[in-house]
Amino acid sequence: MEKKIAQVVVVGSFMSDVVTYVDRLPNAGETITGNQLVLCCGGKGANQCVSAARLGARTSMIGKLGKDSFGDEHLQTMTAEGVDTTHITVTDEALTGVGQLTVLPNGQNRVITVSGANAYLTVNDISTARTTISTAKVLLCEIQVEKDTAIAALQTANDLGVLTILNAAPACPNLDPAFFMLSDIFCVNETEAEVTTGIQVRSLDEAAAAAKCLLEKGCKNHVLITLGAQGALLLSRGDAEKPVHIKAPAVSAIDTTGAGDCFLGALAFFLATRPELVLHKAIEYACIVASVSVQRNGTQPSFPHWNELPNELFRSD
Ligand SMILES: Nc1ncnc2c1ncn2[C@@H]1O[C@H](COP(=O)(O)OP(=O)(O)OP(=O)(O)O)[C@@H](O)[C@H]1O
Repeated sequence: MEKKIAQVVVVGSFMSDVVTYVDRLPNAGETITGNQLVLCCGGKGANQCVSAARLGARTSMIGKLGKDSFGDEHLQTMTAEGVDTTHITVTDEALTGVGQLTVLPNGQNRVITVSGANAYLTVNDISTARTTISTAKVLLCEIQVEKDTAIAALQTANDLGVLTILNAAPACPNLDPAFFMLSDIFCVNETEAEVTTGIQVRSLDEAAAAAKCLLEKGCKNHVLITLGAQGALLLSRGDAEKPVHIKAPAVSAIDTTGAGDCFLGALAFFLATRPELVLHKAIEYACIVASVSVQRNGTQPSFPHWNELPNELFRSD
């Protein structure tokens, strides 16, 4: 099978996850000894980019790193994944973004994130990458970077006629209306849908109600709500009464961390490389890719490569 070539541009975050496994949390002023330390590359943008790249997309990342060993590691990882790193730049102003996780034996965790260098990705960085964006089929963006930067990225893609996917995550209650208007596909998970709309999302009917609310808030074309093991729900403008439920393959999940990022990178890949696919088919294929990731441990390490997936996902009839 020939590796597919496409162009997906991802605008988003780099985070280095520092994960400490402990028996219990320390009290104020107390020092305890942890059991294990794990360091890994993450960040929604970086994860989504790796997901698309592993499927064979010619992928370019626009992001900001600090001048530190975490930043070096991200750059090496992106290069090893075949991602175009031209628009990954480095700032003196802050260290690479970090997610500090403390995990208890029952799996419960406490997380502190520091945006760090991600906050220094500017509108100017988007202007510099305009030519690269102009060659892309899909621009994928999330909001772990500054609001103005994300809006500039979406606006640039709109001006250039590039399809936009916004992953409106992390959850944000008062989203700038520009995010709705500039995204061709507005994608959130159940929690983010709840926070963005104020509608509880515990069932397909509630997801459909939240999707309808998002269309009413001004979403340009499509609202997509991912539903974990249940797959995803799509509601498209002009078809507002008919939500489409796309089921996820039934699998034995062992670690769902990063499933959403794997799904989004895959969706960008299919939309960029298989223009003949109708949207709900591209979503079905992205669900298949994400279902592979949940059967493996870790975030980026769990994302499948194109040659680990069924041939039909890559065939262009
Ligand atoms: N248990 C599961 N079995 C099969 N597929 C799954 C499972 N969990 C997630 N998926 C797939 O991954 C997609 C994204 O999952 P989910 O809705 O949990 O995203 P998320 O909450 O953003 O994920 P995370 O925050 O853990 O990265 C789903 O639409 C589905 O296709």
